[in-house]
Amino acid sequence: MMLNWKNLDTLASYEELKKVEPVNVAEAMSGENGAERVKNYSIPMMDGLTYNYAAKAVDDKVLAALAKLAGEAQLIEKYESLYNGAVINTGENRLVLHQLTRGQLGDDVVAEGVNKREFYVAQQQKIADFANKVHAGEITNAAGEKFTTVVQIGIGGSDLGPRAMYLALENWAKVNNKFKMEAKFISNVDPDDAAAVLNSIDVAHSIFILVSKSGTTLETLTNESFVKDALAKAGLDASKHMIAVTSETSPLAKSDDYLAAFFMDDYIGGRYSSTSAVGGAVLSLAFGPDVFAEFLAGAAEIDKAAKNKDLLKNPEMLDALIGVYERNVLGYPSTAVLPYSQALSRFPAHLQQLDMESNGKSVNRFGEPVDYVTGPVIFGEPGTNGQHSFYQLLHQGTDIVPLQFIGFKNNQIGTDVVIQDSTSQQKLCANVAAQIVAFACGKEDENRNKNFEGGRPSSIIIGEQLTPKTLGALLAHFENKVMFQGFVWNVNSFDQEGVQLGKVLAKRVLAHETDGALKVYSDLLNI
Ligand SMILES: O=P(O)(O)OC[C@H]1O[C@H](O)[C@H](O)[C@@H](O)[C@@H]1O
Repeated sequence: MMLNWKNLDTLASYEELKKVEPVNVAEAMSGENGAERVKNYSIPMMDGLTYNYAAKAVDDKVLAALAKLAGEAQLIEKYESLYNGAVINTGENRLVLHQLTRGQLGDDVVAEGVNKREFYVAQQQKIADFANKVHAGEITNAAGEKFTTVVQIGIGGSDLGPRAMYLALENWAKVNNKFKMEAKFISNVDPDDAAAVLNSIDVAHSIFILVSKSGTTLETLTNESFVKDALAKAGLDASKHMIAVTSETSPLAKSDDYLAAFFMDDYIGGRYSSTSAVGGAVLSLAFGPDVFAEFLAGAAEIDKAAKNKDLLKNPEMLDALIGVYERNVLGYPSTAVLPYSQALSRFPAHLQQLDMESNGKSVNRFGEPVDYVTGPVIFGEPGTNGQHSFYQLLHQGTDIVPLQFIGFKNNQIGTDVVIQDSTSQQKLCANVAAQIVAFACGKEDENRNKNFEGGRPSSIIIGEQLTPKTLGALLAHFENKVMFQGFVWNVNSFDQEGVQLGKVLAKRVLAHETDGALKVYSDLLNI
């Protein structure tokens, strides 16, 4: 099928969407109407996860218009083209294959004579074999002692996703007897980041994973040297304590400085790489290859569900289109992801890179400026902590910020306490339910300072428990949402030219080749 890579403002269905009567969320969510909406506007995802969009500013007319937009924008056909190996990343002239690391959705994809699914599975197997040998004490330090700690050295997509996934499963692993090694992460070039981690571990029993797709990222290479110095000072041979994860075309790929090297390729973007070796090495060492496999299985199920052409049976596509409606028709400039789960403490940080580095673009996939807004600002914190931080603005600010909640019926560790007739988990869940209704319905008060307008839209993904499988599902849900939104905005969601200028100027500062303001700033900062 011929794909129409057209700008959003050229689509007839977009013009129609703009004419649909907006929904009054406060009214829609009040009384029995509200109760019925919450029961009906819900889509099962997998393993007990459901996507509930009752508190979003949609009704049958809006949903019908969004479905027409999905069709005219050929979202499913474009997704199919992507997973069948088309050059979707126009900025770098590359395929986009992160879904292929967790399952095959369509045809075999062969690039440079290599079946890519087989390549990714082979890397997963190599990592599993390596991790099993480390856990069994067959791979040890030079003194023949087992490694107890794994430290990932990486930044951006080589840190944010893997770190968020590790933190999301650390306690689950501990109570399910899957906790093999503690993982730590060094990412910032700030020397205190590496120093603090090195001071907190026993380097003699630590294995370091150098993760850099390009193999050229200054922060990561600097931190590698930082760690090598520490190993040398401890009288240790760094090559016996380091492994590498990189693309086969990177300078690191050929180096023999490492115990082992595992590969990703240029078709996996950093922010989409948690299910590649970038996340696979640290998660398999920390929790075992079987846990990483479960994580992949959850993501694979969502990838499959995202193929559904029926908008109301495709939570990823629906979430994407509601986000476009909120951004381009209702005019909301940002959105917040609020996981009511302390284990997901760094998930919003990962989504900031995933979403804003993908769709924070002002030209379309052909390099032509677009005349409409694209990717929103993303932020978020776990609940209930966020309630004590920025919810004032969310409830009574001058901007409406659409919200995406995540909540689980059960915690991971299983320890709880009953205070004032409820458990902490019940209090956590009571707060997220209350917040959804408070945002949607508000509260009238003659004292304007105590008045809540309501009309603040939100969705919630509800699950039984955060497990490797439901975590994989959540990751894929947001990855596919971002992909579909990029298709609607007709931008290339898979390159990141916007991060290059800062790096170039930083290099000039370090080479003392500056003038004007940059020179004065350099002097002020004693560089
Ligand atoms: O994995 P690396 O090649 O070291 O890149 C690490 C990060 O830096 C780049 O600047 C990009 O912003 C990210 O998309 C990438 O994940």
